[in-house]
Amino acid sequence: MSQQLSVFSGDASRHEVILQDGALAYYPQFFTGAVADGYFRDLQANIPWKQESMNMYGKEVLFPRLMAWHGDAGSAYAFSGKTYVPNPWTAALLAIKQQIEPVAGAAFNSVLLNLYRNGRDAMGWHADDEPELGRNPVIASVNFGASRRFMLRYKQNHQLKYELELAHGSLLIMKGTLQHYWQHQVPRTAKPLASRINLTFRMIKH
Ligand SMILES: O=C(O)CCC(=O)C(=O)O
Ligand SMILES: [Fe+2]
Repeated sequence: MSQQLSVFSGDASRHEVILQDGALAYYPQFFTGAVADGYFRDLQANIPWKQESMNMYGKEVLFPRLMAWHGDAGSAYAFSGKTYVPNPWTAALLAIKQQIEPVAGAAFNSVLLNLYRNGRDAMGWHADDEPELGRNPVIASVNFGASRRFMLRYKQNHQLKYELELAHGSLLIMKGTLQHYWQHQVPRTAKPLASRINLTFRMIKH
């Protein structure tokens, strides 16, 4: 641990983390509790959640979570060997996008949604480094529901790590060269956890 610098702004509303070869900005309470509760309920009810599968060594393997993909028509996304055509924006997704874009300093044309039904649902180590995201993408991650551990490790030295707990109503901005040099995961846990919804807003380039 050690080779990173964390800088809190005076009011602790923004936590900047400067990592070796990458950067994060964390806003623990970007949305107030009541607003976040409303978005959680809205997304849980109105998103067409599906358990997708991926082909692994010739076998179809279910992802351990539910997923959905929304965005501008034309922002199709190739991911784990499949192409996902986006569902249209919902009112809630557009409202969230409009609030985070000025803070992220970036525009987004799509969002990947993940619903972790309980502690057994998870996402393994990966980087969001698909070519259509371009070089040094800004990715804005919004969190509703149960807090989960978000772990990062340096690709070339797994001893170099960073971890934070993504809370209800929080916003995490991943930027700079982070996706090139670091991987991240949301590990499964035996703890009995309630469900959690994560949204990662992205700009798909063509
Ligand atoms: O659920 C999270 O916090 C991480 C989601 C993620 O890494 C992704 O969608 O690529
Ligand atoms: Fe990711």
